[in-house]
Amino acid sequence: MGSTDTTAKLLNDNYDVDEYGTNLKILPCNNQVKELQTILRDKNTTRSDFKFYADRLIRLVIEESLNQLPFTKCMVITPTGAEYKGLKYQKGNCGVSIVRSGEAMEQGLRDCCRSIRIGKILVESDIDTHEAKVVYAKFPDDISERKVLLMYPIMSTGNTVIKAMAVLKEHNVLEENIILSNLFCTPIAAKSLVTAFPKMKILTSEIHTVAPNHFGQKYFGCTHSCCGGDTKYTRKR
Ligand SMILES: O=P(O)(O)OC[C@H]1O[C@H](OP(=O)(O)OP(=O)(O)O)[C@H](O)[C@@H]1O
Repeated sequence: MGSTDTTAKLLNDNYDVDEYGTNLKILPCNNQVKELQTILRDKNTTRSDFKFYADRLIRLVIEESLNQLPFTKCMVITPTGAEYKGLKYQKGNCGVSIVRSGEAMEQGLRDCCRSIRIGKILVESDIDTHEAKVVYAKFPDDISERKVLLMYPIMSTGNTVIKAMAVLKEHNVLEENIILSNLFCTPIAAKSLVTAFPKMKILTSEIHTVAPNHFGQKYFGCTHSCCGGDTKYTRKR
């Protein structure tokens, strides 16, 4: 086994990819991706660096998520008059971010799809019971006819995303039309999600038993009241 193979094996030691079925895909891991994941997990990373490197990993995940959307064949004429057989996006996509960490992924999507519509869902967990409840949801009117890129970077138990999925289904979005775009996922969350929503596609950068739950606090620079912060995020938008 060459050094590259050894590295890949080490990088993949945290999960058995076959366990989650073919609809869960993991961003191809290379040393650059692993470095980004390492910086984001390091407690000594400054907030400025955290946001910078998070945005880089988000961009990679968004690009690969967009790759899961449908394309149609097309042909263009090059400046020399040659025909070129290529691909183009099918229209009818939108993004939905789960507030608040999911909002960190919006810019990465907009950088790729300039005027894409983006809906929002706010799910809050009860501090005592840990039960997730939906506080706010706003979507494009025709969301049931669109493919939906659901954005949330951290899946610990998976409860937040499961609740958001229920809202999308209440709005008649087909499960097979949803692509979940995620950075870090625990094995428990992965198993819960592929079991609950077998037709949904999931794209993550890593499955690992330790969820970097500091993501939202560090990216946005403010904490929840339950985590020692000063303001609980309850304002409807
Ligand atoms: O998969 P789940 O168990 O539902 O957890 C998902 C995320 O939500 C929580 O963070 P937080 O409440 O800070 O979310 P936010 O950053 O989006 O505000 C938790 O610490 C995870 O990071």
